[in-house]
Amino acid sequence: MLIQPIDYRSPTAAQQFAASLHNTGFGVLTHHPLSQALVEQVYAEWLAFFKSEAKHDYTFDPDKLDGYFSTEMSETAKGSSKRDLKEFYHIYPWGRFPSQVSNAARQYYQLGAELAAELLQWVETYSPPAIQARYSMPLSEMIKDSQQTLLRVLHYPPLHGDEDASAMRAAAHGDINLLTILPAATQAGLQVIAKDGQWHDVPSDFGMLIVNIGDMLDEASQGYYPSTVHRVLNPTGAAAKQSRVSLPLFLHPRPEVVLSERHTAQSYLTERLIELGAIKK
Ligand SMILES: O=C(O)CCC(=O)C(=O)O
Ligand SMILES: [Fe+2]
Repeated sequence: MLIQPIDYRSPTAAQQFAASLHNTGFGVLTHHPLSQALVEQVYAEWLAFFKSEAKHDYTFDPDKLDGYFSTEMSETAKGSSKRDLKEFYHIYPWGRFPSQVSNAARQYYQLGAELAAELLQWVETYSPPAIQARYSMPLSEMIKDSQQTLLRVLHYPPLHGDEDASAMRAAAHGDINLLTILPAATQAGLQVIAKDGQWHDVPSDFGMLIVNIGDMLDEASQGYYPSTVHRVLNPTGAAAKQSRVSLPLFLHPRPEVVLSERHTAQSYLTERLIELGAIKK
Protein backbone atom coordinates (compact mmCIF):
# COMPACT_ATOMS: atom_id res chain seq x y z
CA MET A 1 0.00 0.00 0.00
CA LEU A 2 1.35 3.41 -0.93
CA ILE A 3 -0.13 5.32 2.00
CA GLN A 4 -0.12 3.85 5.51
CA PRO A 5 -2.84 5.16 7.84
CA ILE A 6 -1.41 6.80 10.98
CA ASP A 7 -3.00 6.80 14.43
CA TYR A 8 -3.41 10.46 15.44
CA ARG A 9 -2.92 9.45 19.13
CA SER A 10 0.48 7.83 18.57
CA PRO A 11 3.48 9.64 20.14
CA THR A 12 5.17 9.50 16.73
CA ALA A 13 2.11 10.60 14.75
CA ALA A 14 3.47 14.03 13.79
CA GLN A 15 6.75 12.66 12.44
CA GLN A 16 5.09 9.78 10.57
CA PHE A 17 2.46 12.09 9.14
CA ALA A 18 5.01 14.62 7.87
CA ALA A 19 7.04 11.79 6.32
CA SER A 20 3.96 10.46 4.52
CA LEU A 21 3.17 13.94 3.17
CA HIS A 22 6.76 14.38 2.04
CA ASN A 23 6.86 11.00 0.30
CA THR A 24 3.42 10.91 -1.31
CA GLY A 25 1.73 14.30 -0.89
CA PHE A 26 -0.92 12.47 1.18
CA GLY A 27 -1.34 11.46 4.82
CA VAL A 28 -4.23 9.46 6.28
CA LEU A 29 -5.20 9.71 9.97
CA THR A 30 -7.24 7.35 12.11
CA HIS A 31 -8.62 8.16 15.59
CA HIS A 32 -8.55 11.89 14.85
CA PRO A 33 -10.70 14.35 16.83
CA LEU A 34 -13.25 15.28 14.12
CA SER A 35 -16.62 13.85 15.08
CA GLN A 36 -17.80 11.10 12.76
CA ALA A 37 -21.41 11.75 13.81
CA LEU A 38 -21.06 15.36 12.66
CA VAL A 39 -19.60 14.28 9.30
CA GLU A 40 -22.44 11.79 8.79
CA GLN A 41 -24.99 14.47 9.63
CA VAL A 42 -23.48 16.78 7.01
CA TYR A 43 -23.49 14.00 4.41
CA ALA A 44 -27.15 13.13 5.04
CA GLU A 45 -28.47 16.71 5.14
CA TRP A 46 -26.60 17.82 2.07
CA LEU A 47 -27.50 14.74 0.03
CA ALA A 48 -31.15 15.66 0.63
CA PHE A 49 -30.36 19.27 -0.34
CA PHE A 50 -28.71 18.18 -3.61
CA LYS A 51 -31.72 16.01 -4.39
CA SER A 52 -34.05 19.00 -3.92
CA GLU A 53 -34.83 21.85 -6.28
CA ALA A 54 -33.93 24.38 -3.56
CA LYS A 55 -30.27 24.14 -4.57
CA HIS A 56 -31.03 26.25 -7.66
CA ASP A 57 -31.89 29.20 -5.41
CA TYR A 58 -28.21 29.34 -4.44
CA THR A 59 -26.54 29.36 -7.85
CA PHE A 60 -22.94 30.49 -7.38
CA ASP A 61 -21.89 34.10 -7.56
CA PRO A 62 -19.55 34.38 -10.57
CA ASP A 63 -17.31 36.95 -8.86
CA LYS A 64 -17.21 35.63 -5.32
CA LEU A 65 -17.57 31.90 -6.21
CA ASP A 66 -19.73 30.99 -3.20
CA GLY A 67 -22.89 28.89 -3.60
CA TYR A 68 -24.11 26.04 -5.77
CA PHE A 69 -22.34 24.76 -8.92
CA SER A 70 -24.52 22.43 -11.00
CA THR A 71 -23.22 19.50 -13.07
CA GLU A 72 -23.44 21.80 -16.10
CA MET A 73 -21.24 24.40 -14.38
CA SER A 74 -18.87 21.90 -12.78
CA GLU A 75 -15.08 22.15 -13.12
CA THR A 76 -13.00 20.90 -16.00
CA ALA A 77 -9.64 19.78 -14.61
CA LYS A 78 -6.54 21.36 -16.17
CA GLY A 79 -5.66 19.28 -19.26
CA SER A 80 -9.00 17.46 -19.30
CA SER A 81 -11.57 17.94 -22.05
CA LYS A 82 -14.71 16.87 -20.19
CA ARG A 83 -16.48 18.36 -17.21
CA ASP A 84 -16.33 16.33 -14.02
CA LEU A 85 -19.47 14.34 -13.14
CA LYS A 86 -20.22 16.28 -9.99
CA GLU A 87 -22.18 19.12 -8.46
CA PHE A 88 -21.05 21.02 -5.39
CA TYR A 89 -21.61 23.87 -2.98
CA HIS A 90 -18.94 26.30 -1.80
CA ILE A 91 -19.24 27.41 1.82
CA TYR A 92 -17.24 30.47 2.92
CA PRO A 93 -17.57 32.19 6.30
CA TRP A 94 -18.97 35.28 4.56
CA GLY A 95 -20.93 33.42 1.87
CA ARG A 96 -24.50 32.27 1.38
CA PHE A 97 -25.62 29.24 3.38
CA PRO A 98 -28.78 27.26 2.57
CA SER A 99 -31.67 27.59 5.02
CA GLN A 100 -32.61 23.94 4.24
CA VAL A 101 -29.66 22.49 6.18
CA SER A 102 -28.56 22.84 9.81
CA ASN A 103 -25.40 24.55 11.03
CA ALA A 104 -23.56 21.18 11.10
CA ALA A 105 -21.44 22.07 8.06
CA ARG A 106 -20.46 25.41 9.62
CA GLN A 107 -19.54 23.63 12.83
CA TYR A 108 -17.47 21.16 10.83
CA TYR A 109 -15.75 24.08 9.05
CA GLN A 110 -14.64 25.49 12.40
CA LEU A 111 -13.42 22.20 13.86
CA GLY A 112 -11.70 21.22 10.61
CA ALA A 113 -9.84 24.55 10.42
CA GLU A 114 -8.65 24.13 14.03
CA LEU A 115 -7.35 20.62 13.39
CA ALA A 116 -5.68 21.80 10.18
CA ALA A 117 -3.77 24.44 12.14
CA GLU A 118 -2.36 21.69 14.35
CA LEU A 119 -1.47 19.54 11.34
CA LEU A 120 0.31 22.50 9.76
CA GLN A 121 2.39 22.78 12.93
CA TRP A 122 3.38 19.15 12.48
CA VAL A 123 4.31 19.83 8.88
CA GLU A 124 6.38 22.83 9.92
CA THR A 125 8.16 21.04 12.78
CA TYR A 126 9.34 18.29 10.45
CA SER A 127 10.37 20.55 7.58
CA PRO A 128 14.15 20.48 7.05
CA PRO A 129 15.70 23.59 8.67
CA ALA A 130 16.66 25.13 5.31
CA ILE A 131 13.04 24.84 4.11
CA GLN A 132 11.64 26.03 7.43
CA ALA A 133 13.83 29.13 7.31
CA ARG A 134 12.13 30.19 4.07
CA TYR A 135 8.55 30.15 5.41
CA SER A 136 7.50 33.79 5.69
CA MET A 137 5.68 32.97 8.96
CA PRO A 138 4.62 29.82 10.84
CA LEU A 139 2.42 27.77 8.48
CA SER A 140 -0.45 27.61 10.98
CA GLU A 141 -0.41 31.41 11.15
CA MET A 142 -0.88 31.68 7.38
CA ILE A 143 -4.47 30.42 7.72
CA LYS A 144 -5.30 32.24 10.97
CA ASP A 145 -8.59 34.18 10.61
CA SER A 146 -8.53 33.50 6.87
CA GLN A 147 -11.80 34.23 5.10
CA GLN A 148 -10.57 32.32 2.03
CA THR A 149 -10.71 28.80 3.50
CA LEU A 150 -13.36 26.91 1.57
CA LEU A 151 -15.57 23.98 2.56
CA ARG A 152 -16.81 22.24 -0.56
CA VAL A 153 -19.73 19.85 -0.20
CA LEU A 154 -19.52 17.55 -3.19
CA HIS A 155 -22.20 15.32 -4.65
CA TYR A 156 -21.32 12.83 -7.37
CA PRO A 157 -24.72 11.71 -8.69
CA PRO A 158 -25.49 8.08 -9.58
CA LEU A 159 -24.28 7.20 -13.08
CA HIS A 160 -26.87 6.40 -15.73
CA GLY A 161 -24.57 4.81 -18.28
CA ASP A 162 -25.09 7.58 -20.85
CA GLU A 163 -22.18 9.71 -19.59
CA ASP A 164 -19.45 10.58 -22.04
CA ALA A 165 -16.93 7.72 -22.04
CA SER A 166 -14.03 9.98 -21.03
CA ALA A 167 -15.86 11.94 -18.32
CA MET A 168 -14.90 11.13 -14.73
CA ARG A 169 -16.28 11.93 -11.30
CA ALA A 170 -13.10 13.96 -10.79
CA ALA A 171 -10.41 13.98 -13.47
CA ALA A 172 -6.75 13.99 -12.41
CA HIS A 173 -5.87 17.30 -10.74
CA GLY A 174 -3.82 18.92 -7.99
CA ASP A 175 -5.40 21.18 -5.36
CA ILE A 176 -4.51 24.89 -5.47
CA ASN A 177 -4.55 25.65 -1.74
CA LEU A 178 -2.13 25.08 1.17
CA LEU A 179 -3.53 21.87 2.68
CA THR A 180 -6.76 19.89 2.09
CA ILE A 181 -8.47 17.77 4.74
CA LEU A 182 -11.13 15.33 3.66
CA PRO A 183 -13.12 12.83 5.72
CA ALA A 184 -13.56 9.46 3.99
CA ALA A 185 -16.43 9.83 1.54
CA THR A 186 -19.62 7.76 1.44
CA GLN A 187 -18.06 5.61 -1.29
CA ALA A 188 -14.58 4.56 -2.48
CA GLY A 189 -12.98 5.98 -5.61
CA LEU A 190 -10.21 8.39 -4.53
CA GLN A 191 -6.84 7.57 -6.08
CA VAL A 192 -3.43 9.21 -6.03
CA ILE A 193 -0.57 8.96 -8.48
CA ALA A 194 2.80 7.71 -7.19
CA LYS A 195 6.28 8.77 -8.30
CA ASP A 196 6.38 5.77 -10.69
CA GLY A 197 3.24 7.03 -12.46
CA GLN A 198 0.98 4.27 -11.08
CA TRP A 199 -2.43 5.03 -9.57
CA HIS A 200 -3.09 3.83 -6.01
CA ASP A 201 -6.27 3.77 -3.92
CA VAL A 202 -6.15 6.21 -1.02
CA PRO A 203 -7.12 4.36 2.19
CA SER A 204 -10.60 5.67 2.90
CA ASP A 205 -12.37 3.43 5.38
CA PHE A 206 -15.24 5.30 6.95
CA GLY A 207 -13.88 7.44 9.80
CA MET A 208 -10.44 8.04 8.32
CA LEU A 209 -9.26 11.58 7.58
CA ILE A 210 -7.36 12.13 4.35
CA VAL A 211 -4.97 15.07 4.15
CA ASN A 212 -3.14 16.26 1.06
CA ILE A 213 -0.70 18.97 0.10
CA GLY A 214 -1.91 21.70 -2.25
CA ASP A 215 0.11 23.72 -4.76
CA MET A 216 0.57 26.64 -2.35
CA LEU A 217 2.41 24.48 0.21
CA ASP A 218 4.40 22.88 -2.59
CA GLU A 219 5.41 26.42 -3.59
CA ALA A 220 6.17 27.56 -0.01
CA SER A 221 8.21 24.42 0.77
CA GLN A 222 10.04 24.49 -2.57
CA GLY A 223 8.65 21.08 -3.43
CA TYR A 224 9.64 19.37 -0.17
CA TYR A 225 5.93 18.71 0.37
CA PRO A 226 4.63 17.83 -3.10
CA SER A 227 1.14 18.62 -4.34
CA THR A 228 0.19 15.23 -5.75
CA VAL A 229 -2.24 14.58 -8.57
CA HIS A 230 -5.38 12.68 -7.56
CA ARG A 231 -8.71 11.69 -9.11
CA VAL A 232 -12.06 10.09 -8.32
CA LEU A 233 -12.88 7.00 -10.36
CA ASN A 234 -16.32 6.23 -11.73
CA PRO A 235 -17.87 3.32 -9.83
CA THR A 236 -19.01 0.17 -11.59
CA GLY A 237 -21.66 -2.42 -10.74
CA ALA A 238 -24.14 -1.72 -7.95
CA ALA A 239 -22.10 1.23 -6.65
CA ALA A 240 -22.73 3.12 -9.91
CA LYS A 241 -26.37 3.48 -8.90
CA GLN A 242 -25.43 5.31 -5.72
CA SER A 243 -24.47 8.87 -4.97
CA ARG A 244 -21.09 9.69 -3.52
CA VAL A 245 -20.79 12.61 -1.07
CA SER A 246 -17.48 14.07 0.06
CA LEU A 247 -16.40 17.09 2.05
CA PRO A 248 -12.99 18.62 1.29
CA LEU A 249 -11.92 21.61 3.39
CA PHE A 250 -9.42 23.63 1.37
CA LEU A 251 -7.19 25.65 3.69
CA HIS A 252 -6.28 28.95 2.07
CA PRO A 253 -3.91 31.55 3.55
CA ARG A 254 -4.98 35.15 3.90
CA PRO A 255 -4.48 36.91 0.53
CA GLU A 256 -1.45 38.96 1.55
CA VAL A 257 0.52 36.00 2.94
CA VAL A 258 3.86 35.60 1.17
CA LEU A 259 4.36 32.05 -0.13
CA SER A 260 7.66 32.47 -1.94
CA GLU A 261 9.81 35.06 -3.68
CA ARG A 262 7.45 34.80 -6.65
CA HIS A 263 4.06 34.70 -5.01
CA THR A 264 1.61 35.85 -2.41
CA ALA A 265 -1.44 33.65 -1.82
CA GLN A 266 -3.50 36.17 -3.80
CA SER A 267 -1.22 36.31 -6.86
CA TYR A 268 -0.94 32.52 -6.88
CA LEU A 269 -4.68 31.93 -6.64
CA THR A 270 -5.44 34.45 -9.38
CA GLU A 271 -2.91 32.82 -11.72
CA ARG A 272 -4.41 29.37 -11.12
CA LEU A 273 -8.04 30.45 -11.44
CA ILE A 274 -7.28 32.11 -14.79
CA GLU A 275 -5.62 28.87 -15.97
CA LEU A 276 -8.72 26.91 -14.92
CA GLY A 277 -11.00 29.36 -16.70
CA ALA A 278 -12.82 30.04 -13.41
CA ILE A 279 -12.11 33.76 -13.71
CA LYS A 280 -11.17 36.08 -16.59
CA LYS A 281 -8.02 38.17 -16.86
O1 LIG B 1 -14.27 13.64 -3.60
C1 LIG B 1 -13.11 13.35 -3.30
O2 LIG B 1 -12.84 12.31 -2.69
C2 LIG B 1 -11.95 14.25 -3.69
C3 LIG B 1 -12.38 15.59 -4.20
C4 LIG B 1 -11.24 16.43 -4.70
O3 LIG B 1 -10.15 15.97 -4.92
C5 LIG B 1 -11.45 17.89 -4.90
O4 LIG B 1 -12.59 18.35 -4.90
O5 LIG B 1 -10.44 18.60 -5.09
FE1 LIG C 1 -8.68 17.53 -5.08
